[in-house]
Formats: sequence, C-alpha cells, structure tokens
Amino acid sequence: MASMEKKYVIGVDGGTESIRAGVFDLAGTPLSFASVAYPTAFPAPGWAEQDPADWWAGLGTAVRQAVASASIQPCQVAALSVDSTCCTVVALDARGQALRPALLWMDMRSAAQAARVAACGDEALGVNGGGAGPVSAEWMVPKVLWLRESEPEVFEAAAGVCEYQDFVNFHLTGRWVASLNNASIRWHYSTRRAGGWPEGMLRTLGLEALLHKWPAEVLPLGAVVGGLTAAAAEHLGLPQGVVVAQGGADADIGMVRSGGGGGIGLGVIRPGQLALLTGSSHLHLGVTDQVFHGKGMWGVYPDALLPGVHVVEGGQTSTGSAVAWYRRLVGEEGYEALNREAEAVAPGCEGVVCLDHFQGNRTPHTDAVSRGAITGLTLAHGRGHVFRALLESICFGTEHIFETMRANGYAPASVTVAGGATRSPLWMQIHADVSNVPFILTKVSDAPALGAAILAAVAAGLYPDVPTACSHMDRVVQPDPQRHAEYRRHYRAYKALYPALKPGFHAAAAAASQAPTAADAPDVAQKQGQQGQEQGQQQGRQQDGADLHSIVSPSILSADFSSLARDVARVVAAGAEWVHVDIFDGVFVPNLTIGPPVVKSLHKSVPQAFLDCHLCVVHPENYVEDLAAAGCAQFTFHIEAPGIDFCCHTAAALCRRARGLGMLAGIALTPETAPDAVFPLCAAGEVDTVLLLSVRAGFGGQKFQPGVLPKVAALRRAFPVINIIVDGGITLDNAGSVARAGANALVAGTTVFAGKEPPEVAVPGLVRQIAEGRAAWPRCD
Ligand SMILES: O=C(CO)[C@H](O)[C@H](O)COP(=O)(O)O
Repeated sequence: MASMEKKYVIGVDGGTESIRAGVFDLAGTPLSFASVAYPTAFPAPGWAEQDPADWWAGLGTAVRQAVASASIQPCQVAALSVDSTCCTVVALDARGQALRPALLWMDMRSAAQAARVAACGDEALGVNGGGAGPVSAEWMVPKVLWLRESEPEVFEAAAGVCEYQDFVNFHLTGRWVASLNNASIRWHYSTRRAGGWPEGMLRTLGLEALLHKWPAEVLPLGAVVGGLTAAAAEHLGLPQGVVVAQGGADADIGMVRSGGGGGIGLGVIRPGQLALLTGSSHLHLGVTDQVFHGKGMWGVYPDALLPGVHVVEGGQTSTGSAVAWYRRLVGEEGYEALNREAEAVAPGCEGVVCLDHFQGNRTPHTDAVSRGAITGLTLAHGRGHVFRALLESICFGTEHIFETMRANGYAPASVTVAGGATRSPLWMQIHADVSNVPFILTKVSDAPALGAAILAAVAAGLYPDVPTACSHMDRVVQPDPQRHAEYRRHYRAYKALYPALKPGFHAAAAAASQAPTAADAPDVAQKQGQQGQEQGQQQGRQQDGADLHSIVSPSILSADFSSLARDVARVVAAGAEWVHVDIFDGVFVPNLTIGPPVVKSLHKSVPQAFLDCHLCVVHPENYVEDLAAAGCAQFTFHIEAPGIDFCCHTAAALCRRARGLGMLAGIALTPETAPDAVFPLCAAGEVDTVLLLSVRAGFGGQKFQPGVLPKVAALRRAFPVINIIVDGGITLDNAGSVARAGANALVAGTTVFAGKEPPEVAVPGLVRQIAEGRAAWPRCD
C-alpha cells in the first residue's frame, strides 16, 4: 500500500490495439498498468478506422483500473498526460463528437492526395528531403484532402479536425489545443516559420478552411493543457482539476526519460542516440542537434522533441502486426511454438525471403501501395521458415532505414529498443546481427506510457524540467560478426524484392482503384470544359471494343503563331481529327512553348478543334484543372516526368483526374522508355491514348527514329483497342509503315504546316496511309 502523502502521475498511451494507463511514482517506478482493447475496422484494402468513442470509453476504464490496482487514492494523482498513435485524424462537431470514424495512422487511402501535396511546391515541404519529399498518405494534410474530396459534407460540417491526442485532451480539459510534437512531424507546422502553420500550402491546395478547423493553439510537450473538467473527472474517477500535461506522438513520447533515478521512457534525447519503438509498427527516431534533410528519411524535424533537440525519422508500417497476422493465420494463440520452429531454421530461411510492406512502406520508399510478400517457397519449407523469414524481413527493413540514414550523414551510435518486439530474444538477436549494432533493451518496455508520465510530473511541478540524461538499461544484445556477414547476403536478396515487385503492386493498385467521384471535378472545369468534355466522349475514346479511328494530329509547333487560329481551322477543315498542342516547360524538355492561355484562345476561336495537348513538363499534375478549363480535350503527360516518376499509381490517379474533368487521358513515353512502363495502366483501363515519341522531345523537324516501331508493335499486340499515337518525324513516306506497326494516330508538324504539300493534301494523305497501314494489322477474329 502506497503512503497517503506521496504523489503519483499517470501516463496514458493511446495505442493502435488498446489504450494503456500506467501509474508511476516520481522516481519513475511503475505501480500498475491497465489496458482496454478497442477494435480497428479495415473497410477496404489499405484503409483502417477506429471509433473515437472507444478511445474515450477505454481511457476511463483504464485509468480507474490502474488507480485501483496501484492501491492509491485518486487524490494522490497529481497529473496525467496522454500520448497517442500518430497521425490518427478525426473530424469533430462543435461538441467534440466524431462526425465519422477516425482515419487511423496506418490508413493509406489518401495516397493520391499525398502525391498532390508532395507536388504543391510549397516551402513547408522543405522539412522532408529539402522539399523533395516524400509526403506520406499517413499524414494530416493528405488525409484531410481526401476527406474534403470524398466526403465534402463531413469536411464542411467539421468544426474541428485534429488527432487522437487532441480529441482526448479536449474532452479531458475543454481546451482546444494541438501538440507541437504532432504538428511538427505530421502537419507541416514549423517553429521556424512565422505563425507556424503551413498557410501557403493550404492555400495552394484549396484547403484554407482547415486553418479554422485545426486547434488555434499549439503547446509543447509537458506544458499544462488544463485541469480535468467535472465530467472528465467523473469519467476517470479522479478529482476535478487534476493537471493534464501536453503529450504527443506515442513513439516520440517514448523517447523522453527522466533523470535522477528515472527509468521513465527511453532517455533517447542525446545526439546520435536512436530509439526503436516496436509495436504493430517499428519506428526509428534518431536524435540530432543538426538540421539536415535527405532522401528516404523523414525530417529532420526541428525542435519536435524538446527545444534544440531535432528528430530524424524512419519507420515500418507493419511489423508486430504482420507477425501477429501470421500467428493468427496458422491458428496459434501465442508465439512459443512458432519461435521454437523459427529458431531451428538457419539464417536466410533456406531461401524464403519476405517483404514486410503489408500496410505499405513508410521509409525509405514511402509507397502506400507496396504490399507484403513471401517468396522463395518450396514444398520443403514449413511454418518455421516463413515465420523466421517474416522476422528477418522486418530486421532487413530496419537495416535499410539505418543504411538510408547513414547515407544522409546520420549514423545511429546506439539503438535503444522498447515495445512488444523486445519480448522475443530471437527477434532482437536477428536485429542486432543484421544491423551489426548492439540493441539496448530497457528495463521497462512500455516506454510511451512512461514518457507520458514524466511529462505529467513536469507539468504538475514535481520536476523542474525534462531531464537530459540517464540510462538504466538492463540488457544489451550484442551482434554476432559471423552471422552479420552471412545476413549481408540475405539482405541483398531482401533489397532486390521491392524494385522487382513494385510494378506488380502498382498495377494491382491501379486496377483496384475506383472510378472518379463527382468531387474530382471542380466547378470551374465543369463550366468551361463542357465542350472538350463532349468532344472527349465522342472523338477517339474507344469503348466496348469499337473500331479505332485513323487520326492525324497536326502539331502546331510548325504552324504560324501569328495566325494560329487560322492555321488550326485550316487543318481541321482538311480532316485533322485532333490538333496537337505541344506544351513544353523548358525544364522537362529544352524548349519553352505555350500554356493554358493559348489553349483557351484556340478553343474559343476554333471550338470544333479537338485539342490534343502533350505536356512535356515536370509536375503535369499542376496543370490538369487549368487545361480542362481552357478547353483541352486530351491531356497527355509523360510517365517519366518528375511528379509521376514512373509510378503507375500516381499516373492512374492523374488519368482519373483528367477523365473526371471530361478529357481523354494520354500517357507519353520518351524514346528511352520501354512500353512495359504503361502496360499496367493500359491493362487497368486507365488510359485512352499512349503517345510514343519517335524523336527527342523538344523540337519539330527532326528525323524519324525507327527504334519506335517495335515498341508500337508490342503495345498494339497487347492492347488492340487503345489509341497509339506516334510523334516526331512523320512524313507521307513513313506514315504507312508506322501505321502498319500498330499506330492508329500520328502527330505531324512539319509535314502538315511546312511541308511540300499544303495541309489540304497532306492531312488526307496521312489519314489514307494510316487506314491502309491498319488494314495490314493481323485480324484477331
Ligand atoms: O516537338 C516534338 C517532340 O517533342 C514533336 O516531334 C512535334 O510535335 C512534331 O513535329 P514534327 O512532325 O515536325 O517532327
């Protein structure tokens, strides 16, 4: 029985599976823990939702139980603090009730929105890769963007948008406040920016309204949020007014540790230290006093932990959850049998190699649609091989994160690990062996609850500040050099998996993705793009296997720009079904041409022209709405363009946006790119037209490169009813052979506008050649 004068603090850890409350004395010694589990719904692949009412109910029960089992009186509780999963987003009404289930941190539905956020070019992106990204679907802004686009009525109705953490603090104290920790690492908030909020980014994304929905106040870790309201005190079984301290993201809080005699949290707050927080996921949080950015890692987030203490982050989204998934799949209640079987298997699992991306990859790839895989199976393998291979894949994933951090100049000097994985000596040993660093295991594995407790103690004035040093580690797992050398080989096999499987994952995601919603089509385009929309539906889109057209698309690059409308009207009258508009930005190609204003004028002057716009630009996603509004009828962008980066999922999302605005969607390939790059998109029906460049992009009047012909043939063999258009160096002499290879559409600039024959001869001549070439295609009936 604890003495009546003593004061205690409560640390609450709102996790993925459950909410846990721990009662601690001021030396950081835990007296009791209680936890209440809650369900997660997975309504669609990659989605994950929770009911905030479950968090609140669980909090009350867990705190009451923890206090009761600690055998202390409620009046002895001086303060409490809550951390939570990060970034679990919830939309609230004015009373703080959730308007829909919360989007759990691991929810990846906003992958397309994340790509758009990454492409918005705002300075607030600088915190990741110096602006090069990534932006994860896990984060606040993509999730809110999804909400606004997919459930606009919920977004409109929301009086508040916040995280789990803020929801709980609001109900505990009545104060509407965000955590500096969460806001810095997941909301693009920065202490280094006047006002802190990413206002420019929100404006660019049309999300200004979010500024009024987010909490107006931001408090650092350990600051006093307020006292328990009467209702909250009743719910928790504690006195009214008990101090509530600001918490933050569970893993970050787990890094915090008290000094003097401590044992709270992990104590990872010195430069060079790295905390590995394990649970359903792995989170790797390195401490640095330098602000730097690099590819494949998140942050560095300045002041995210404590003033002057910056965090560099890596993470794996499904680790403990993947292991638990397999255990349930093979019908085991616990891990004993599986551990025994895995121990009997040699490192490398006799060729079984897994990929640990069951819920996407956080770092270094930040790929929401990557998936888990078990490869190398033979009939000789058993459960132990697969289980060990899963454990190894997670350790390899961690090593890949460390390798990326090292490449960016941050080498973890020590790894302090906490959480569920520490209960498996086998797993810890594999981790140490794979990464060749000692893994330090803490005395107390529930680091987040402990970290929250120390914040509560500071807020209650029981400590002057968060101490900076202490290490009460009780076990170090040393790497074995021989096994490490052996694992290097298996690590290479693991690293080869993602690049090999990525095209398949992206093709599957593109195939599974849904049709565009009404929300994808902003008003502006609906108003102004109507005509292009109708044209898009009538001209050239191949539906239900209908016959392809023989299309000539004269490139206005060779037209007389002083009389552009006249030239365009002339070629249309001559029989050009499309008119090719080359939009070059001087960056993706070494030439600068025209943009949406010229398209708009052309559309106005020659409304009957089907404007076949070919964007040789970086970040084509930035122009889709403007071009639709201008009257573009076909939106063709390069798969190689920065912003698309060969990612079929991103490309599919852009095609859907274009189609949602009434345009045909085209994907262009430079001469260097193999046609397979667009096969998944064509197979998924996302594309109307594939444009194959037969010259280097940038200028008209170049010589046709026949290397394009086998690409045309391969594409046509695979996709008999898609538009294939060849662009560059087309003449009346070579058009027939290009069409014979499989093209049903040809771009021709010089030949039509500046050739030997006038457009009235050249256009019908080219159409004829295409028709004749197509007549030679093998019939498939
Ligand atoms: O600019 C181009 C490539 O980037 C094109 O090749 C142009 O659209 C076609 O011109 P031409 O028929 O004279 O080769």
